[in-house]
Amino acid sequence: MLLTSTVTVSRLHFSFSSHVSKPFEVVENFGSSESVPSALTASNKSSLSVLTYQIHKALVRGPGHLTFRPVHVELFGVLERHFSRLMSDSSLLILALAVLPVILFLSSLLKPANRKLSRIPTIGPSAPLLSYYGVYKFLIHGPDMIREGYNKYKGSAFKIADLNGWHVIVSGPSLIEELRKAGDDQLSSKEALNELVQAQYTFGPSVHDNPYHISILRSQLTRNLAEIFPEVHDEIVSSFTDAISLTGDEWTAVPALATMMQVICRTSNRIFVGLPKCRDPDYSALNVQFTIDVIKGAVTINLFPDILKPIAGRLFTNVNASISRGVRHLERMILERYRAMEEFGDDWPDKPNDTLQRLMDVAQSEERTVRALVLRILAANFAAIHSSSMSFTQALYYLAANPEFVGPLREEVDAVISAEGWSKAAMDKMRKIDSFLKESQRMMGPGALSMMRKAMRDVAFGDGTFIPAGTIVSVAAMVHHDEAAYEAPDVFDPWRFASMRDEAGEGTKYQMVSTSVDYLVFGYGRHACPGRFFVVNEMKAMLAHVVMTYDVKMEEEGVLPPHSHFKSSFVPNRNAKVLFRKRQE
Ligand code: HEM
Repeated sequence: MLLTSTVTVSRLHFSFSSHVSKPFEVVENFGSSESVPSALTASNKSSLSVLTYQIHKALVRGPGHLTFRPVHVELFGVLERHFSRLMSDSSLLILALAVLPVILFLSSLLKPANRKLSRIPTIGPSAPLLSYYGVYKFLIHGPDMIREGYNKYKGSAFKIADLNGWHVIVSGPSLIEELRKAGDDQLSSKEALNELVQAQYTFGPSVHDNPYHISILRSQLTRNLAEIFPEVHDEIVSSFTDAISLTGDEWTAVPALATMMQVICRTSNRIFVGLPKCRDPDYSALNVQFTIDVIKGAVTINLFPDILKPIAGRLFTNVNASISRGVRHLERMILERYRAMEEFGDDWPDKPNDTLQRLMDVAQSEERTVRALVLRILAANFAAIHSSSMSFTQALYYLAANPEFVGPLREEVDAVISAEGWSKAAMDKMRKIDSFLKESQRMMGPGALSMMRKAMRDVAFGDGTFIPAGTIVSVAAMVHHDEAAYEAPDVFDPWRFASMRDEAGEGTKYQMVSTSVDYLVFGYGRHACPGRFFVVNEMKAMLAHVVMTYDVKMEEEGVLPPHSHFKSSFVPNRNAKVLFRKRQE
């Protein structure tokens, strides 16, 4: 019998056609009810069963070793949604789903690296065929599996079957330190990210081979924060005002994630390309969409074996179309700036102080073309927008579900702003605001893994853990929920880090931008997120603005909207609305 099922689970939406006779009965054999995320409602649980069965059909029974790779972890939500669309939209993908898994499965059996990993314990089934069930489990129960591995093998390594091979996960200070110290020729962050986003096909070889925009972002968004703060603040205020229209003292329901995405996109682009372009709705839409397109392209390309990836890259990416759309927005500005550079040299009155200008100042040869510069701006947006929007939305949910936290935050912001005005220095003094955001990321940060690396050659850790070349290695971020590191780790305590700062008697160790073996939201070590100084400053200004300007509460008062997860990543609720009204007290 041909069944066509359309399944909605929380924010997942999958649609497949399958030749199955009893889809709903079979699935119940696959997982215990405890493994269904507790955040899902009873009605969603039955949908989840359908979904798991369908994914099982598509990915496991295939039998498949589909390659759709992790992760700039915070992007899984985008990935999750678009994977589903791809699956339903494209007949070529259906063909790929039918044929490629077999090829990939056979080729994976021959991979010597997989045999060399046999000494590392496995979470989930490890026998050759059953490991495909492990992949399916990881898709649906990723954080649970990582928690299980962390609890059993804390301080050492375990592995999990991932879509294109074994993923080794380490934990504990000494392995994390070893991973942090390893050179890029041993464990490469760039190659792990390139594999995740298939950068040579989605962004093109220039970004893959020469990510010079990362050092520009690192320096601009670290050293200039005080200088750019007035613009950041101005854009936050005006984008909140535009996005949330209030009538009198009435409550207004606002879709939180979409609205925060608008605010973050405008604010980030105020720094990337300046006014008035950052306020152009089509330009904003392009930047939000571009990330989705890259992930969509990467997902699709990863479905193909290496040998077919160049063809898939040509068929399934529309990055060129995005660049052309970006050119329509930025070409005139870039050409005018080149004219000014020619006329005045390195400096002139009113020389823009934005990322685009910094790129133009250092770009060499073919990187100087309009298209190449547009691509770098799109790449900056790719790194910045979705991760920041998801993080801030989660913090907003914690605030709106617990309005009793607003008072102490207001008190702090009031005191600091009266003394300092709105400035970077003022943000530095807001310990409660910092602590609130940091705690919300500790509880529900981008995901259960961090510091993803690809082994460029065989690597052995000090405890004997052997990682063959080509393997992906990450750190379990489960330490965020470990009582050895945090008292009452499953309680949201907004002032946790502020108190730790007060007790430690010094200012920096427990602030949000600081990374450590116990706080991995931004990674740790020399590849730790270079945008974190900017984004923390931006989110602090946003939270301070919210508490000073509005009252907030959840539509369903006091209830934190359930998040979803996919593989190892956490995604804040995409549909929940937060109620805003003009501040009453
Ligand atoms: C709350 C928001 C953000 C979170 C949670 C986040 C998290 C991360 C994480 C976990 C990494 C990998 C670190 C590692 O492998 O050790 C990373 C890398 C990176 N992030 Fe972010 N990020 C955020 C915002 C931003 C922003 C706003 C920008 C730029 C404007 C940015 C630019 C980058 C870049 C360029 C890298 C790659 C660094 C490298 O490979 O050396 N991120 N981020």
